[in-house]
Amino acid sequence: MTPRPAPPRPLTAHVPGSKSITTRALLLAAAANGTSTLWAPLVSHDTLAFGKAVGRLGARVENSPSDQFWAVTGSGRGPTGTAVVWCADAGTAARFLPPFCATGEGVFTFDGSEQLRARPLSPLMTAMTELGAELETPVPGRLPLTVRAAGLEGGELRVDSSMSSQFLSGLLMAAPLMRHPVRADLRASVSRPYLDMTLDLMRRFGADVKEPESGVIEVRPGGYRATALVIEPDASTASYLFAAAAATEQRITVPGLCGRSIQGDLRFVEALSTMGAQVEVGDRAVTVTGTGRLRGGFDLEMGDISDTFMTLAAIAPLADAPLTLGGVRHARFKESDRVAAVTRNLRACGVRVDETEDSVTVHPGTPRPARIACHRDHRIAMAFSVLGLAARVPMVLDDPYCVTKTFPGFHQEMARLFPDYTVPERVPFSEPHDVGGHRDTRKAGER
Ligand SMILES: O=C(O)C1=C[C@@H](OP(=O)(O)O)[C@@H](O)[C@H](O)C1
Ligand SMILES: C=C(OP(=O)(O)O)C(=O)O
Repeated sequence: MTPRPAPPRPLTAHVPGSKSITTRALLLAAAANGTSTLWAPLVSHDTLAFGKAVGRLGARVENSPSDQFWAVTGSGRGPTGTAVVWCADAGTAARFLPPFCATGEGVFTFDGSEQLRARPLSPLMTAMTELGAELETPVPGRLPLTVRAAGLEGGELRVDSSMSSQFLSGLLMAAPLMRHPVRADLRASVSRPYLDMTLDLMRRFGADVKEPESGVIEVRPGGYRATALVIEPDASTASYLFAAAAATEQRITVPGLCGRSIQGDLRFVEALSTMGAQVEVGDRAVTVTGTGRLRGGFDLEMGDISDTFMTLAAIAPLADAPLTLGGVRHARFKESDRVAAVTRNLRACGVRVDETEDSVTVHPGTPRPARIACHRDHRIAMAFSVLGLAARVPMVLDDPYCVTKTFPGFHQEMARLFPDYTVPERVPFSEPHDVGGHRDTRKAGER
C-alpha cells in the first residue's frame, strides 16, 4: 500500500474578533460600574458604530494604540439625558441599544442606514411597550425610533423571536437594570446559540442569571460589574476561510477558536466535516484541511447558524450530489433577503438551485463567471468570493468592499492565504450608502 501523503503544514489565518461578542461586550461594559477592558475587539464598520453609539450614551470608550484593547467605562446604570444614536448597518445596535436606554432616563433617538431601516423592529417595540416603555416611530415597526425613557418594570418577557433572536438578546441584557426580576422562555427563538452567548457574557459581567428549567431564564435586578474579556476570533468570518480550504485542498488553522467557543457558528466546521473535509477542533485552534472531495446528497439544518448557510451554499455546486440547506427563513430579514440573493446569484453562475420559503437545494454544476449582486451584504460578497476562488472562475462583485461591515481586510487576507485569489478593484457602489445619518454623496469609486 502506498502511504498517504502527510497533510500540508497549516497556514495560519488572521481572523478578526467576533462581532457578536464585541457589540455585547461594549453594551455590558457601558452598563457596568467602572472600567472594562475588551481585548482583541473587532474593528469594523458595525463595531465602530456600536462603540460610537455607547459613547453618545455616556460611556467613555478609549482605544489602545493599534486597537489591541478598548477600555470602556460605564456608569453602572441606564443612560440619562438626550442623545441621537446612529446605528449604521448594525442590527445589533438597533436591537440591543433601545432596551438598554429604556432602563435609563431621558429621550433617545435611534436611526440607521436605509438597509437597517428596512429591517424589522416591531417584536422588540411590542415587548418594550409591555414592559412600560414609551416609544415613537414615524414608520410603524421600523427605525427611526425614539425612546422616552423612565425605567422598565420587568416581569415576564413575551417576544416574537421567529424573525430574530436579537430582540430577546437586547431585552435580556437590559434585564439586570429593570425594577423587578425578568423571566423569559427562549425555546421558540431562532438562532438560539446567540441567546446562550448573551447569557454567558451577562454572567461574565456579574449578572444574576438562573435557568430554573431548561430554556427558561430568570434574571434578577442588580446591574453589572466591570470586567476584562478576551474576544474570540469571529467564527462566522472564519467560515469563509475554512470553506476555501475545504474546496481547494488547502490546510487553514485559526488560533483562538476552540471547543469551548461561545459562538454557535463554529458548528459550521461540522458541516464541512460531513461534506468530507478533515476538521480538527483543538484546545487552542481549529484547523480545516481540504481532502479533494466534497460530498453532497444530504440535508443540513442551518437554523441555529444561518449566517454561515451562504458560505456552504457557495461551495455546494462543487459537491458530488445536491445539498439542501434548511431552516433559513429568518435569513430573509438580514442585510438582504439572503435566501433569494443566494439563489439568484448561483443561478447567474449557471448553477441549478431549488428555493423554498425556508431552504435552498443546490445542485452540482460547473459555475461560470458572473456578476454578483451583493445587495450591500458582506456575507454575500464573502461567500461568492470563495466560490470564485474554488471554482477558478472570475466573479465580479458589484460591491466588494461591503465586507467592511465585519471584515475590512477580507480580500487581502484571502490573497495572502490563497495565491490564486485576486483582490477586487474598488469598483463603484451598487447602491448609495448612508454615512452618519447623511446620504453618501461620494462619487462612485471613492471610499
Ligand atoms: O445576536 C447576534 O449577535 C446575532 C444574531 C443573529 O441574528 P438573528 O438572531 O437575527 O438570526 C446573527 O445573524 C447576527 O449576525 C448576529
Ligand atoms: C445578520 C448580520 O448582522 P446584524 O448584526 O446586522 O444582524 C450578519 O452579520 O450576518
